[in-house]
Amino acid sequence: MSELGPSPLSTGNDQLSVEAARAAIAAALHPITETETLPLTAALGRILGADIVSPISVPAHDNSAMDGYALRGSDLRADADTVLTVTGTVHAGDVPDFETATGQCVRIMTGAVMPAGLDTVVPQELCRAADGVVHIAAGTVRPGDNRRLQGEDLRAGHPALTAGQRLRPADLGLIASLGIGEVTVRRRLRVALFSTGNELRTLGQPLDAGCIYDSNRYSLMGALARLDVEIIDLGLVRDDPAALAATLDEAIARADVVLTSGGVSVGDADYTKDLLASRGDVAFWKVAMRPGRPFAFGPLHRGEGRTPAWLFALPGNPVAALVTFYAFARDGLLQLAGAKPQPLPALRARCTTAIRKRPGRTEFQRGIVSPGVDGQWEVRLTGTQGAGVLRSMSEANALVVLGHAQTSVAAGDAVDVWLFDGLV
Ligand SMILES: Nc1nc2c(c(=O)[nH]1)N[C@H]1C(S)=C(S)[C@@H](COP(=O)(O)OP(=O)(O)OC[C@H]3O[C@@H](n4cnc5c(N)ncnc54)[C@H](O)[C@@H]3O)O[C@H]1N2
Ligand code: MOO
Ligand SMILES: [Mg+2]
Repeated sequence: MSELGPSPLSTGNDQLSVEAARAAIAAALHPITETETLPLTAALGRILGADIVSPISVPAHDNSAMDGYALRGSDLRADADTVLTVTGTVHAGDVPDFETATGQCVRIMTGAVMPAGLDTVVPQELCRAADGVVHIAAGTVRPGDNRRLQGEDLRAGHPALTAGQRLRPADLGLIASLGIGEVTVRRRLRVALFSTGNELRTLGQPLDAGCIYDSNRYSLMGALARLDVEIIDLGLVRDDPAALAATLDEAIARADVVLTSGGVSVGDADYTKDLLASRGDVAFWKVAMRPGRPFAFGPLHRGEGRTPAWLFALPGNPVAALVTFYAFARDGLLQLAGAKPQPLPALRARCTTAIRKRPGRTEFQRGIVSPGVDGQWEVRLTGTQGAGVLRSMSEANALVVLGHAQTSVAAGDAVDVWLFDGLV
């Protein structure tokens, strides 16, 4: 512990459950509040910064859902053909200004405004029309059929979308349907990212003896890109206090979040701990999970009046780095960005493999989810599950999540899985 004393997030030496770690992170974070205004065409994937209240009703008027004939529901006969005289035509975009009497109907196109007094549309292929007269067999339509009511999609003054929603294609269409061309979105969260370790080499460098290529920065940049944050790539930092301090200070100055991998375990992390302790209230946790046991989190201060930058220091092992990103950092970043929770889609699947497991920690195994022969979801593990075996993660489309209290799983048992993409 540094002279600054224990972090308020510190839990001593006890192992922390995954749930407790997630709860501590969620309780500490406050969303950024800055917003910007964007044209709708630039807003896909951004997080809505304010509710959108509909200025108009959608549809703006009662209209026909079919090409056919508009009529009065009360003219329909239950016992015999209904015979009506055609007295006019309405196309989409027309404003019908004529009256229709009982016994009359009008030719109408899909999307055209319903003439006053008419409330039902018979599709043209369900009736017989000749010489200005339409015959409709009994039971073909009921009063009110094939008519879209004013405001049935949205009523003027009602909320169309609420703040925190990540804008998807349908949302852009919905906003456009209200005549709104600009939206207020949260500014993008800025995330500074670097890898630590003397053994790491960057792409394009020769692989010296004893060295490995830095892969975490690339998997994490991919995971960050999915969250639509601004990535500040600070590259590689050697295990050297001065270099680490310089990069950390640049990250703190420029970003809302500092995301690192490596150097959080017991090995040579002491100077890291001192460095971080002098800049904030970072807690080093031992989370009861596999992989991903060592993990550090907390605020890094930026001086009076400024919100802190938040450190998520992930373990260096490549699978552990990604698993802890999904288990802790992803939700934390979404919360900071002002987004509504977007948990990875979860489902129960039958595990084809037996898994040995003791209670007291959460395990994340890598698996492939697919439909079984009986149509139920099935998951099989992707081979060697070591914390450094990135291929098992690359082949997987899901994490098998074996909860804290779970004991061994027999082949055929149902297990929880988190899907990486929401697409199997
Ligand atoms: N005596 C103990 N040793 C270890 C413990 C422990 O509790 N007691 N925990 C183990 C666990 S679990 C993990 S995970 C690692 C985490 O260590 P660090 O976060 O300090 O990470 P490093 O030691 O720097 O690296 C671990 C491993 O990952 C490789 N690595 C690191 N960064 C990258 C990168 N950007 N790209 C690819 N690979 C990377 C690194 O070379 C090491 O092999 O500690 C265990 N030890
Ligand atoms: O649990 Mo560590 O995080 O093995 O890789
Ligand atoms: Mg290291």
